[in-house]
Amino acid sequence: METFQGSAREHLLNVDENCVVNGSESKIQVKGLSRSLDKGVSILQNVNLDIPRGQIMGIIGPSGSGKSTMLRALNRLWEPSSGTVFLDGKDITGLDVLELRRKVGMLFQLPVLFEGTVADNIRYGPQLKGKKLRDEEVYRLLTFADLDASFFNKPGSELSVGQAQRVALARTLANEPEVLLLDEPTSALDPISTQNIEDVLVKLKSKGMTIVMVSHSIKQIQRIADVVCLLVGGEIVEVLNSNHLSEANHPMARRFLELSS
Ligand SMILES: Nc1ncnc2c1ncn2[C@@H]1O[C@H](COP(=O)(O)OP(=O)(O)OP(=O)(O)O)[C@@H](O)[C@H]1O
Repeated sequence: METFQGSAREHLLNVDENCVVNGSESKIQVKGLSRSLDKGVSILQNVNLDIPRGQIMGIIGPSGSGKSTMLRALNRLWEPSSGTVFLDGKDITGLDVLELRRKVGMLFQLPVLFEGTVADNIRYGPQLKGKKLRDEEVYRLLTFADLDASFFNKPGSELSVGQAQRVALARTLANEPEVLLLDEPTSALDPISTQNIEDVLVKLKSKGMTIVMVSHSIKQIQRIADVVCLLVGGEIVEVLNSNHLSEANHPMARRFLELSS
């Protein structure tokens, strides 16, 4: 397959040779990342990507194009066949994996809460490090995730999917991550819950967090992402500013965007 990495870089506004994207340095750099399955089937091919610090990057592309696979490489939920991921310039394989996953938190499509109350869930991560969050800190995280105080003692099993997703977000934030990876975090949610999550993400960005979000919703990407990466067949074919999506060059990317909008 022809690689469009060159044109992808040209499409990024204000990228220089030091990987400064939109005036922002890279928080994460992906270099030459590939993944093949045992049978030799290639899922990701030589992916190179700069994820700008303090911005929201949307990852879009057809089903099976490798979006989740790429996202999971960023906090070592799998190890690549070749290539390296750098966090703040450091090879992530040199970091303690649990520490990495604190720094680079992840939220999945369907939230899975642990047994116990909402507060138990939020306290879980810090507790593993021997820190007990005070009630005020739990309330602060609840408020941040747009949940009122009445959720504090609710059993996790009694929540709607939208509420559980916000608890999962608060639980991830309790680890004070620097990067948030989101794999279709709102695809199971109604429009109001979706908007609640989007509002929280925008708030997090304003506090300097770097966010990478896989989404099938082009409209969502246009609403909240700064930069968009398009994956097709395990390759990055375009990286664009989100308000320049209509300028995508790659024919598959154009078709995908036409059908999705
Ligand atoms: N553990 C695995 N074993 C076999 N094949 C896998 C495995 N993980 C992923 N794949 C394959 O790799 C390809 C990319 O999968 P991935 O989940 O990353 O795609 P995606 O773009 O996130 O798809 P979707 O939008 O449907 O979630 C798919 O063809 C998938 O079937």
